[in-house]
Amino acid sequence: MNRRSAMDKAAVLIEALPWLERFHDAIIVIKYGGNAMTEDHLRESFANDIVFLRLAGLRPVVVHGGGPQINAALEKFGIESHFTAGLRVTTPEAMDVVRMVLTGQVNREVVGLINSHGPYAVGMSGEDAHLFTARKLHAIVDGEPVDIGQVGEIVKVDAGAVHSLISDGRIPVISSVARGENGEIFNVNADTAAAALASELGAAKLIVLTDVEGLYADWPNSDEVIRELTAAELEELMPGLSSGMVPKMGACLHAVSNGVPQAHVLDGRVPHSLLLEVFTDEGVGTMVVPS
Ligand SMILES: Nc1ncnc2c1ncn2[C@@H]1O[C@H](COP(=O)(O)OP(=O)(O)O)[C@@H](O)[C@H]1O
Ligand SMILES: CC(=O)N[C@@H](CCC(=O)OP(=O)(O)O)C(=O)O
Repeated sequence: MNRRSAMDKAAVLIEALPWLERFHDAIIVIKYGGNAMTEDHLRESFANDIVFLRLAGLRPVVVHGGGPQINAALEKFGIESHFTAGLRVTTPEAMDVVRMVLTGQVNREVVGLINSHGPYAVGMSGEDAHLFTARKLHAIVDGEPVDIGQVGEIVKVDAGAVHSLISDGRIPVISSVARGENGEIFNVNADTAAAALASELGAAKLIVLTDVEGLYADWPNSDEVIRELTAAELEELMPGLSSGMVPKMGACLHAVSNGVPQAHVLDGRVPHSLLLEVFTDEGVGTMVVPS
């Protein structure tokens, strides 16, 4: 290695020092979106990053989605599916598939990816140990409530089992299926679930990995990314947002309004965007902070 490239490498490492100090022991909730897990090399770099965070002394908790994977399974079973305000209209037969794919397939895959590095990840469903209790959610369209089936909003988080896993040095990997007070099963958007958990755990950050660079100011007309905004600024933008960005930015708003100091939307298609966000001075994507 020549002297110049050695200095460059050392500079990258040393830039991480203040962030390693600041986030030592901090809980970071990472929402891993289904769109960010479609390619093998990205899945591997995600697993590397999560294990890196853990070995660097942080305490990562993963909440995963699986929208595209659910779409593929529903199609295979010949079940129609559509979204209203970014949420899947969930019939009882679609709910069976959602649960099977999220908890039985995607959760297992994410756990397996991380555990290729060692016995870190333990999979859980939001149903386990009363982690998420939900109630029926109506989507709001043009100011009016619309019935979207078995979609839930989280009303209670019991993070006891998650705390136990973290204390044991494990990395909890959680699917966003929840139970109702009377044992019903609900499909909860994974961004929403991650935000509720981040608030309950007192996380230092919520990081949402998706398939865009961040929140575009004027989507789909321009790709100018909003780098930073306050909760109040985001609240003003919320009514103009569409599709998947509605629950995603709503989740960031919920997190920073409930004790999480920073929420980030990052491009999961960029390898190691997670490490760049946590350990570099500039950060990447869109950051939401309290007002
Ligand atoms: N203002 C916006 N900025 C960025 N993306 C937007 C915006 N409005 C809508 N979108 C759409 O939201 C999508 C991300 O949401 P979603 O598909 O639910 O992702 P994930 O599976 O990661 O949760 C983007 O791929 C983009 O098509
Ligand atoms: C109610 C609702 O929409 N639930 C989502 C749950 C999975 C999810 O959120 O996956 P992504 O993060 O990959 O979008 C769904 O059924 O697709």
